[in-house]
Amino acid sequence: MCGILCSVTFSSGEPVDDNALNAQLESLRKANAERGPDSSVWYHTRVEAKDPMHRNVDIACYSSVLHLRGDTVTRQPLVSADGNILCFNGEIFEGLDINKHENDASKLFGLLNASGSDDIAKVLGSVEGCYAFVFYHNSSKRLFFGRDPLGRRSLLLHIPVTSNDSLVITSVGGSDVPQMSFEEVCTDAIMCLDLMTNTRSTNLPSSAFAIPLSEVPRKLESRVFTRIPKLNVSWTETEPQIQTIDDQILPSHALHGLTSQFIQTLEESVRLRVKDIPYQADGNIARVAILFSGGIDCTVIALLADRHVPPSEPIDLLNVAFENPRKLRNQSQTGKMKAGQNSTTQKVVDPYAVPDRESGLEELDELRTLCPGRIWNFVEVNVDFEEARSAQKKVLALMYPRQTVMDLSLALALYFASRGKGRVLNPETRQSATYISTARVILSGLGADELLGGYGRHRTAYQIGGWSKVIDELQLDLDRIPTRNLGRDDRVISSHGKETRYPFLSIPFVSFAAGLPVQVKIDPRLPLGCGEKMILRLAAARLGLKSASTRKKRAMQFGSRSARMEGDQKGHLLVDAES
Ligand SMILES: Nc1ncnc2c1ncn2[C@@H]1O[C@H](COP(=O)(O)OP(=O)(O)OP(=O)(O)O)[C@@H](O)[C@H]1O
Ligand SMILES: NC(=O)CC[C@H](N)C(=O)O
Repeated sequence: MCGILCSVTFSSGEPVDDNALNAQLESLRKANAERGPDSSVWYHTRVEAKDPMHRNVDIACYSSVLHLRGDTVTRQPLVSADGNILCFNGEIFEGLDINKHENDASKLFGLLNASGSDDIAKVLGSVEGCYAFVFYHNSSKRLFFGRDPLGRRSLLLHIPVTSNDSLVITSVGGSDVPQMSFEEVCTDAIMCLDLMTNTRSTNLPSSAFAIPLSEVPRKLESRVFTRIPKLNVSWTETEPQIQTIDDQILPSHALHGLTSQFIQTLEESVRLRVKDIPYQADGNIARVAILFSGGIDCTVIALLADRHVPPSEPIDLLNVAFENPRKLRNQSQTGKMKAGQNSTTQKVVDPYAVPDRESGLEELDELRTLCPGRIWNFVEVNVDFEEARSAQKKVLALMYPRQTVMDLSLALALYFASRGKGRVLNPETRQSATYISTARVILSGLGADELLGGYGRHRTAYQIGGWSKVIDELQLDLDRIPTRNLGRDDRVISSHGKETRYPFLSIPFVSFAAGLPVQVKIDPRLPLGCGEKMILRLAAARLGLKSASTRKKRAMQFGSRSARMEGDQKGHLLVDAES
């Protein structure tokens, strides 16, 4: 994943001591450099003031690049002959014709350069993908920045508080920038900083300090990729449409067609996310990895990825497990009680035999049976307590400005899983060896629970207020996808120079899922492991994933045991307040 760093400084022309700013920018630069190992470049430009009473504006743009599109690395920032600048982090999957030799950022830059400054939002609305960007339009002296409508890439903003301060836009913040306070850039609109009309007077007192920042609405006309769709709110009181018999999940007749459409739409999303990834020096290493808990969401993604990754290429399945002293203590106490208080014989407990390890291995078997020609590298990422503890400071800095106990347990799991360091057992020799996944593209099953009603609270909503309450809860989930986890997860995972892609979170799949009647997604009258994410379960069963199709949900922090490693901390509290 690429890193973006841009500072906008309103200078009076007088020499100022900017050592403090430079030190903070350097710290941000380093954090952003980790995201893009293939190139990293600064570009500086000055917007001259209209008259001596006004300030010049200095723009400094830095990009690091993780090369994922085209034959060779496309270095950024991209700068055009007429002075436009683009820093682009992410991928365009639809809306622009990009062949495997071409680079998406260059193509987008071409379109933006050919557009007037009033059309920037329209151009961005015509492409679908995960992205964050900064674009300086020289002739209008306007600096645009923003994120895709679902917020799949991180972008943070520091708004200056004094007239000597700079506006800073960055993919990732950090702990060494105490004077800057960051917030996530909103996804509802494109942000615009107008440097021409608002280049501020040199003699403004700092109390009159105002930033010429505005929101440009996303253009809606005839564009499909601009907004998250609204939910289908219709329902009819009918009999449940599926049932389980002998652990088999069976649809009513009406669901056959929808299940096929579901598979087709999701498969297309997976296909677009695994195609055209550049090969690395050693041709036969995995280009694609999957964050793999063995839950239904990521297992379906793994099976669909198998259809579109060349058969001779391995796929890495990254499965993280934490040594959790609190759980281990509880387990050994229960063991003692069972064996009798005085017993001295105790069973040796494998600290990494966590729920997600067990389900991961079961689903590995299922994948190996269904796709026998594929090498599936099941990477056991085992994190001992000390290692988790010593990574905390780094992970806290990456996830900032998110800072709750729950953020930390999720971020730790993602940090270690995506690093991809672990052991792989060779199924033939039964020997296990150290393994480091070098796949740059990581698929995740995130999004299925929000779109298809996978959480326990969806059932609770039904108990409280019937179908209409379930719909309200699903609408809430849909609305907050951009603000909930994705920015944080991007900052954490990208620090390893890798990029996460979310097949459930393509705008076409989100639109498809939003348009489905609620009872196709969830039926709280049915038992657990059947009534949630129903259409996904039917799809899994249709694809042959029998055990995945009836597997119950387990949240990542509990499945991997990254939560509550010491005390019984409450997830919503701030990490500092707890320790
Ligand atoms: N222990 C883990 N190791 C690696 N990746 C994980 C782990 N737990 C979760 N993930 C990743 O995070 C995604 C979201 O987790 P989530 O629990 O919602 O999905 P799931 O485990 O696939 O299915 P389910 O929601 O039914 O448990 C997963 O699809 C997977 O990509
Ligand atoms: N990692 C990124 O954000 C990549 C940017 C762009 N898609 C490229 O491959 O050059």
